[in-house]
Amino acid sequence: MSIEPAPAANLSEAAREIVEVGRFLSVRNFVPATSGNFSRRLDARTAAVTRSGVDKGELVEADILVADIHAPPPKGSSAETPLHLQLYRDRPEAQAVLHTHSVVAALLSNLRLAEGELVLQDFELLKALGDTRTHEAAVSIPIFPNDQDIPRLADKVTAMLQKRTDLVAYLIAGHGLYTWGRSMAEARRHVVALEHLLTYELEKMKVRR
Ligand SMILES: CSCCC(=O)C(=O)COP(=O)(O)O
Ligand SMILES: [Zn+2]
Repeated sequence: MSIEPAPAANLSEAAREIVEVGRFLSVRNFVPATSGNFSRRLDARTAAVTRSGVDKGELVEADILVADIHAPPPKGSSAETPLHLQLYRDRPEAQAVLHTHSVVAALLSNLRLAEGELVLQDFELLKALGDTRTHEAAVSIPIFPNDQDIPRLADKVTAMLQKRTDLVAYLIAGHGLYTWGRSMAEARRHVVALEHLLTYELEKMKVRR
């Protein structure tokens, strides 16, 4: 049975969810300094996104801006807004997008970039990802090289999303994690589960050395 998508939010609900998730992720050290950015779909055409350059654990409602998903990002919005808007265009079911910069996401994506993806398998926690129903499922997390040209990176991610309908997340090497969900709660669950799954992978690499 699949989870029903959460209905689109009004701006004040979306802002409240974004402020809350920022605090939740910040206290867990997933968005150090001013890193990370978040968004919440408002309707078929618009999404609420975080302002650029602010501490994402200290967001206030005024730090949440409205973007048209088919137009250039609003002034002052996250430098990575194109990566959020692209997900709302390519994944109509996506209601929230979260980008984090944890130690394990930056490090493991750097170490495994040459493989182009991480394949997660044989962990019970995989069942926290999307509609995954068994630890035996192979969940692929693509790894893209980091790029300061965000529209160029967004084009590469779009090509992958259009080819691979199974994805729940991707990594940018030495940078961080992008994941999304059919509600803010699902996107947050993906961040937490992936943090653990990436840590398992890093620990496995140490054991194998
Ligand atoms: C200080 S982290 C560098 C920028 C970045 O990768 C990030 O996630 C935060 O960018 P924003 O423009 O959303 O603040
Ligand atoms: Zn970033």
